[in-house]
Amino acid sequence: MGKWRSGFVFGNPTRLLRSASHFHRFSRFPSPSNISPIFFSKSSFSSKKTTMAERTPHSHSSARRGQSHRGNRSVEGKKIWVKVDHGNKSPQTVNTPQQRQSSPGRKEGDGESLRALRPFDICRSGGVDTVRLKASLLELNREKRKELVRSACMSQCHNLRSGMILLKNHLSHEDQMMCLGKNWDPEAKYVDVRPVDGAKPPEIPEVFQKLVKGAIQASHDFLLRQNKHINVEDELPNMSPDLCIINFYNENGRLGLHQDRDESPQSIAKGLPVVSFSVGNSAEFLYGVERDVDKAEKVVLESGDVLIFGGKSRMIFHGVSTIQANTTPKLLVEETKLRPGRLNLTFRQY
Ligand SMILES: O=C(O)CCC(=O)C(=O)O
Ligand SMILES: [Fe+2]
Repeated sequence: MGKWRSGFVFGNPTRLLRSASHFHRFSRFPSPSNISPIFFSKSSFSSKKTTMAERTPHSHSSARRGQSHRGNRSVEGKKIWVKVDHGNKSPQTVNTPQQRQSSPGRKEGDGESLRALRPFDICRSGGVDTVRLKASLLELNREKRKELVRSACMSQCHNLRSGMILLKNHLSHEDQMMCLGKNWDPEAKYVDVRPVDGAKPPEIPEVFQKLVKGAIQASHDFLLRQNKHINVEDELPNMSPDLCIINFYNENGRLGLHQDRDESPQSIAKGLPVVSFSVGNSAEFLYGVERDVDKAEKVVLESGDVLIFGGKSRMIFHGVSTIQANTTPKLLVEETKLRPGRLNLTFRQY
């Protein structure tokens, strides 16, 4: 089986979930189970229909369980593959696993594997399953009140370990409806153009730069409140994100323990943080100094939380053990039609 895996492309500042169906998202990522890496590209910024594609799992040396870095993370269950559809292709077909096995020499990402994709959209279209999704007025009002109270309060900060800060409830409801992208290819790592179609990823929009910098600043303020003598830059260096990787987890999604080490050696050596936004369902997030699930610490990441790991925690092993069912805020579902699942955005500086 080929080694093609996903790239990610940055998007624009319009609200992600509200406008998600106007973007093309794709990948060829033998990704961790039930996770869809998502791409946005300049060429995606039309109103063409978003397509993603779904595949059944396969065994591949780079998709074994327990590998140590992204792209080599544990795999189990169903994979979701996503591709850009520029609107000029005939409807896509799905190869059965048997068909795929019958052409062993093929690389993922070539014409054949691109055809072996079928549409998937992280947001439901208007009429789909609205009975299940529709929250009562009472529930929505309750969430709106909660949101008002929440935004009036300062977000809670937790110092998980040196260089690892969790900002609970940091992103507002509005912030969680943003749009993004950026290119990463685990084979070529970070590349200027996406190999599959030559699309050049747009820059990270200002609005996201600000959110990321704001989160780092909030962490620094928090650290200083805890200890006014601390050198916050040593503890958690500042960074200017030029990459963002986006994963969509369905409710069975998970991600094996791994380290993020595809960024430049300088970026890693400086401990420039990874800033991770959670939107949608809550997730149980594991982290630890060893790749050992039994020894890992756990923290629940809810919609709106921002987790930052840099400094001494830059090479922390981390992963997602479970996605908690039915935990997306009703208001978000109502306004975005986000499917059950979790959207995770990790901003990094190459
Ligand atoms: O989903 C998460 O919270 C973590 C994602 C992650 O580790 C990654 O994309 O490298
Ligand atoms: Fe990671």
